[in-house]
Amino acid sequence: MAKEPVRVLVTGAAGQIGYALVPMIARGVMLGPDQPVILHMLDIPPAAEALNGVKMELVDAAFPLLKGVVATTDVVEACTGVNVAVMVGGFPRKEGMERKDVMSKNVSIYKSQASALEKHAAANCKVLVVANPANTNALILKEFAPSIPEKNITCLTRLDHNRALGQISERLSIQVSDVKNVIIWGNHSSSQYPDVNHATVKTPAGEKPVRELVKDDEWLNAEFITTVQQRGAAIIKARKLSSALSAASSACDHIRDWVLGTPEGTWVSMGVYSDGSYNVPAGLIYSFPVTCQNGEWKIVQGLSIDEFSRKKLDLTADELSEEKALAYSCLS
Ligand SMILES: NC(=O)c1ccc[n+]([C@@H]2O[C@H](COP(=O)([O-])OP(=O)(O)OC[C@H]3O[C@@H](n4cnc5c(N)ncnc54)[C@H](O)[C@@H]3O)[C@@H](O)[C@H]2O)c1
Ligand SMILES: O=C(O)C[C@H](O)C(=O)O
Repeated sequence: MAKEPVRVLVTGAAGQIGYALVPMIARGVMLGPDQPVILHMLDIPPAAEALNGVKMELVDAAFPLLKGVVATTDVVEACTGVNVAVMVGGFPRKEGMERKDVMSKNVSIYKSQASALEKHAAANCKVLVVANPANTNALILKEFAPSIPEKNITCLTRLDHNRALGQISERLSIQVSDVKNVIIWGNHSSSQYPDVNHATVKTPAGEKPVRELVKDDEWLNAEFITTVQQRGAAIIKARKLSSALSAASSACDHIRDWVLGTPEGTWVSMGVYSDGSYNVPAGLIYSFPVTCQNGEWKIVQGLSIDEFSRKKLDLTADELSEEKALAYSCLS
């Protein structure tokens, strides 16, 4: 029997990530090739005409899995009955800005959209915040939607995770699909810590540690880390626009693994509500290594953290605590 359609909300759907993301969802990249979807697309009134143009293109593309499209500037209509909410709406960073520079505009959006989701989304709706500052927007959404379980509110650091996989595969001239278990700790910002201490590569002789194959700790402890931390800025410099296709693709990876599960022996990075694991202060949305099963994520426990890593985990946690305070000051 055919599956019931899943309703997927994309906010900021007339923007550049939205334009890359909605066809991926309609093709089954996010929820699987046999899962029908109904897209709910929200944008603000100045973008209404462009949003309607995106709707026209979705109709024209005749996606077999796409069972309906709601294109609206009304947040209640957009949120009603949605099972998955991908929150992309907001103001992107421009060249020379840090992500926290876009804080005040974006956190107030997330405060008001929190209530709409809480009141109108389907029970157990899974929320992914993409718009920056992603961790802090997600935290504000969580705090202003107290009836949504905290396990249902996440932010995107899968793009950083995928960037780390990409850098290792380029360095070793191997397939990116043969690298796994990198970790992005902390904030989706330049303070994030891309950690390869537990990452492995599939080789004809079995799985080998990334460190053993790269044989260059100096590169792994310095240039590799800054390249991943600064990749968003490098894309902005090159394109004069922030990353879009890679962000959209990573958002699909994030939701797909959350809903359908991570492969055995593999973890991914997700920004989730900290429970104090790895001595990260509770009450922050912080990126951890997670595995997913039956639609639930779980922080991978028991990984060894050396002194070098400890400092980096703490530094990015400190930045998130500062952002949290700044967000509240913007809202007051
Ligand atoms: N977490 C990540 O990995 C990651 C990666 C790339 C970009 N981003 C962030 O994603 C966001 C979107 O980037 P983009 O390049 O698509 O930007 P964009 O400006 O092209 O699109 C944003 C869209 O959001 C809309 N919007 C603004 N306020 C809104 C509101 N209140 N409700 C609904 N829609 C609203 C705008 O009209 C616009 O169409 C930015 O904040 C960007 O920094 C995050
Ligand atoms: O860097 C940005 O502001 C855009 C985005 O968060 C990215 O990482 O590409």
